[in-house]
Amino acid sequence: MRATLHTLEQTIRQRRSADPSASYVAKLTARGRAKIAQKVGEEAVETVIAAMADDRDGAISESADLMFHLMLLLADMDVPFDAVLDELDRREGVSGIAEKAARPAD
Ligand SMILES: N=c1c2ncn([C@@H]3O[C@H](COP(=O)(O)OP(=O)(O)OP(=O)(O)O)[C@@H](O)[C@H]3O)c2ncn1[C@@H]1O[C@H](COP(=O)(O)O)[C@@H](O)[C@H]1O
Repeated sequence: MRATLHTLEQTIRQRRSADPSASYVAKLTARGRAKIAQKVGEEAVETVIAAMADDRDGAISESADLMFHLMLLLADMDVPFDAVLDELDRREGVSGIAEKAARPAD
């Protein structure tokens, strides 16, 4: 799984400075972080809509759009995707219920 995401991350980093008329990555990057973040939100909503319609193919396609745009946003912040994967690895085996119960009270 990391290989696919690493390849995409490298492609995104290379394409950020490409000609915006020939590259979606360059075009969206040129529109700024707020626009990239907006696209992440839109793709997340479209993923939810597909899931609620029990549209399996749609959920796969929208999830790919969501992952792609999230990676674009992280690249814009110069956050390596490995940092996200490392955080997930760190959480491996830690129950979400137990983790939440161990949080300090507000
Ligand atoms: N994985 C993707 C990928 N997934 C989705 N998209 C594009 O993301 C866009 C999202 O579609 P929308 O209809 O939501 O977007 P839109 O209509 O352009 O947006 P709005 O103006 O309506 O906000 C479409 O243009 C899709 O083609 C992607 N574009 C590129 N990639 C990868 O990025 C690489 C570099 O792409 P370029 O930078 O275009 O060369 C490609 O080789 C792929 O590997």
